[in-house]
This record gives sequence, C-alpha cells and structure tokens, in this order.
Amino acid sequence: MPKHDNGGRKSILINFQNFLAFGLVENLRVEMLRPCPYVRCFHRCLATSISSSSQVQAPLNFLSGKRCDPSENIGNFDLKYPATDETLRQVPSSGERDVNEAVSQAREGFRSWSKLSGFERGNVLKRAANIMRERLEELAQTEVLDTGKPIWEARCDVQGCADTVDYYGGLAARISGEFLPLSNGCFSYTVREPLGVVGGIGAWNYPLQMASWKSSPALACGNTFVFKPSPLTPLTAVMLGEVYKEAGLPDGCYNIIQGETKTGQLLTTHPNIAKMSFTGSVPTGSKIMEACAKDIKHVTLELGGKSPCIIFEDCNLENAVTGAMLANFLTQGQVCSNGTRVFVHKSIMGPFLAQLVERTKRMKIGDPYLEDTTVGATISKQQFDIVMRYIELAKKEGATVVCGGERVTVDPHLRGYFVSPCILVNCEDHMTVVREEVFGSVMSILTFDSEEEVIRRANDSELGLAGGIFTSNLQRAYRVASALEAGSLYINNYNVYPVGVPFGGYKKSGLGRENGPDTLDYYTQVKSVYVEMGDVEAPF
Ligand SMILES: NC(=O)C1=CN([C@@H]2O[C@H](COP(=O)(O)OP(=O)(O)OC[C@H]3O[C@@H](n4cnc5c(N)ncnc54)[C@H](O)[C@@H]3O)[C@@H](O)[C@H]2O)C=CC1
Ligand SMILES: C[N+](C)(C)CCCC(=O)O
Repeated sequence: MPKHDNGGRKSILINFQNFLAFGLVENLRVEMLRPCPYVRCFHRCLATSISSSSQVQAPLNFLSGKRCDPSENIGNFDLKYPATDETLRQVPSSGERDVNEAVSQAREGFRSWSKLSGFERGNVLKRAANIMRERLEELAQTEVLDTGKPIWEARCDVQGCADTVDYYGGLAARISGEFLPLSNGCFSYTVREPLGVVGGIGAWNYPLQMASWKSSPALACGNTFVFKPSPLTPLTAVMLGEVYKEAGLPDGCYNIIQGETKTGQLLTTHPNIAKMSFTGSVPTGSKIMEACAKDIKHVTLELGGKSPCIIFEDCNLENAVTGAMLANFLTQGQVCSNGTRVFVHKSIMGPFLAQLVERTKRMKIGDPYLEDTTVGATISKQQFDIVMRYIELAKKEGATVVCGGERVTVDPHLRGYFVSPCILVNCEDHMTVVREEVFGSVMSILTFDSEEEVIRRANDSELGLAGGIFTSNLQRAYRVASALEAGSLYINNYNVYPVGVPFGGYKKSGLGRENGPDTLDYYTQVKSVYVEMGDVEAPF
C-alpha cells in the first residue's frame, strides 16, 4: 500500500490537482504508483483486510458510547463492497425497540450536554476534528469500502469532514442572543436554545460527510443526535461515534441505528424527535417532511438537483472544461449538486467539446484503492441499471453519445459496476435525461445563443440546488448569479465546498442550509424574554 503522508492536506491537494488535470499535471507520486500487477494484488489484499477488519465485522449500531447489535432484529440487509459487488456481511436492521432506546439515550444525554457552555461543547468537537485528522487514512479507506469512490476523493471528503467538525467547534462559543433596550428602562433579551433530540438520515454518496455535516452543528448548539445511515454505507458514521467518544462526548449524545426505510420511518415519526435532517432523493424528502408536519417538527432537507453549468464564449476554455468535469464526474457522478445540464455558447462548442472528450477519455476507471484512479465503482447494480436506462432513453429521444456510457471491466476480480463517464450531445431541454436527476456520470451538453435565453432555460426546472457560470466578464458573472434560481452557485469553478460556505437548495432541492454559520439557526430556537422594570400598566 503506498503510504499516504498523513499530514493529509498537501497530499490531498496533489491528488485533487491530479483529478483536475486528469493526468495532465505532473504527479511524481502517481507516476511511481502506476498500477502494476503487484500493486493491484496489494490493493485487493487491502480491501480484503479492511473487509475482514473490526470496522466491518463489529456491531454497527452505536448507543451509550458503544457499538452494539440491535436488541431485536427486524430483518437484515447486505453490506457490499461496490468495486467487487461482494457481500461483506449482513447487517441487522433496528426496529421500534432500538429506535426508542436510541432516542431515549439521546434525551438522557441532552439533559447534561445542553447545559454545558458553547465553549465546553466546542472543545469536544475540536478534539474530535483532530482525532479525525489522525485517523484520516483509516476513515478514508473504510469510506472507499462503503462507497467504491477513489481513495484520493475519500481522503478529500474526510479532510473536509474534520474541517466541518472543527468549524462548528469554533462557532459553538459564539452562539449567543441579543439584548434589546426598550422604553422606560425595560428590555428584552433573546437566547438561542437547542431543539432537543435531532434525527438524521443519510444517503450513500457522502456517508461520513452527512454524519458530520449534520451531527457537528447539532451538537455545537446543545442538541443530541440519532443518525440512520444509508443501508448501502453503514460503516464510517459509527467510526465517527468512536471519535466523538474519545474526544469526550458524553454517552448518549451521538447514536447510530442501522436500517432501511422502516427504521427511517420509525425515527422520523418518533414523538421525542424535535427535528429531522435528511439528505437524499426528493420523493423521500417529501415523505419525511410530510411525516414531520404531523408533529410540527423542524426539518432540514438536502435533496436532488438538475443544475446548470453555463459556459460563456469569453471563458477560459481549459478551466471551463475542468469545471464541467468537476461538475459531473466526482464520485461516479453521484452528487446532488452536479451541473449535469452543461450549456455551452454556440460559438465555442467545437473547441470545448474536443477538449472535453479528449480529457474525459483519459480518465482512469479502476480499482478505487489505486492512487491514480479517477473513476470508481457505481454504488450498486440498482443504481447502474438506473444510469444505463437514462442513457438508453436519451438515445431514443435523439441525443448522441460522444463518449462513455458503457460498463467497463477493469479487472476480472472487480466485478462491480464501473461505467465510463458519458457525454451526450444533441440534447434538448425537453428530454428526460435533461430534466431528471440521473445520479451517475452522464453529462448533457446543450447549446445557447444569448445570456437572457440561457438564464430562462437554466431556471426552467423544479429543482434549484446549484449552478456554475464560466466567464471572464465579472459583470456578467454577478448578473447571471443573481438571476439563477439556486442555492449554491460557483463562478469559474464547480463543486467546491469550503467549510463556512452555506450549502443547500432552492425550490424542490430542499430547505435549510448546511456547512455554514446560518446552519446554527436551523438547529436552535429563539427564546425572547421581556423584562419589565416598572409597574404593570393595564386598563383594568
Ligand atoms: N440527491 C441526492 O442527494 C440523492 C439522490 N438519490 C437518488 O435517489 C435514488 C434512490 O436512492 P436511495 O438511496 O434509495 O435514496 P432515498 O432518498 O430513498 O434514501 C435516502 C435515505 O432515506 C432512507 N429512507 C428511505 N425512505 C424513507 C422513509 N420513507 N422515511 C425515512 N427514511 C427513509 C433510506 O434508508 C436512506 O437512508 C437514487 O437512485 C438517486 O437517484 C440518492 C441519494 C442521494
Ligand atoms: C456537499 N456534497 C454535494 C458533496 C454532498 C451533498 C449531498 C449529496 O450529494 O447528496
């Protein structure tokens, strides 16, 4: 196994640049690690050793600061390594008794955790962030086993998660209220109080990110947390529980229950859950919001997207091509914010497409544990079938595949579902592939003539998660950014998530924001206290 110099950052950046240039950037380390049979064998051994490791075989619920199995098993689901499609183990689903127990532990934890000062809570989170950095490699390797994404991407994810936990650790001490002077010496003050027990439900594309983006602001604000990971990716959220425990988080403040839809429903409808924070598909988000409406629970929803990435004729072409690739091909295209509708100005379509296709074909599809792999495995056969159906439908509706869109066998031992990144041209706004979220590496290229036209077409969607604008004209960039109906926009880049920048959607893409300071508002409630300093006056 090539050693990742665990200071992390530099190595991650090198890998990130490597991804950006898809092989163009000279990367000595990667050169040295060109796949050879020995390295392949080594990486298979690595996957095998992780799969037999305690991370995989140990109990995957987390209650009272410890791993445990559910006390009653309402069914099992398979945990598979996406790259081999091999079943690593069966995981028992939690039912009512265990969901009740998790919520009750969290209620118990809330009594003391919510009474600590923000500074004290923040210290625990900051310690947790440091432990995450120390365990970056182990967390990243386990994330690969769960998701099938390339190892360098998993490292970037873990680094980002540690930053988020650190960031909310820092903000915790700043959670405060306001003082409002009123007439005759009276005054009012406000306090931001925690909500209580927060429930989280995650999807499978960024498992550790979802656990940490939801738990760290919740905990910073004094809430306690019960999380249900996606059944496809149960591993790293539990490791986060162990990190929190080691950092000094009291038992019961962070809990994990594993399961599928039924477990998610039990959590969502539990009467002692004050808020649900969900990441996943729009239909499921809508069901969760509906269930929460019954008890007037708070919700944060991070849902799907069908975002535009607009390439104007005055852009830096190379950056725009890189941006379009970043907007479509990270994590096998399974990213909610992806800019899958790539609008290219007619006048530069030729050179843009030539460069894009040439660089896309050079992407390295392969063993996720190899350092130079840029395309890993699709999460599941089910998701692979969905992606292939969209490509077939696109062809039937008149689009043309210029590259990719096929299942690739990278190694006879890797029997998972690897798909070559797909670029579609001759696309039109009405086509299914242009209207619906595919959640796979399928980029639809559309052309446009004018700024006004592209804004109208970009906004013609029920979704409004993200969007990108590539231009060297600053006024145009700001003008278009202000006209786009989306929550997370990028000018001259795409799919970057620096900690502190709020992330979330407009329209059906969701409610609330994660990763920024505003997130604290979504995990607290405001209490205002009026203080009378004189006599009480009344007409009776
Ligand atoms: N935009 C996004 O962020 C994501 C979109 N998707 C899309 O959704 C499709 C389905 O993938 P899934 O993983 O099944 O996504 P999903 O949105 O149905 O499930 C996400 C999570 O919600 C849980 N869940 C499902 N139904 C629930 C319910 N009624 N109440 C409470 N919890 C519930 C699941 O167990 C999982 O943990 C994918 O093919 C993909 O197109 C999937 C993941 C993320
Ligand atoms: C922040 N981001 C875009 C990397 C992940 C958000 C959740 C998702 O894609 O489902």
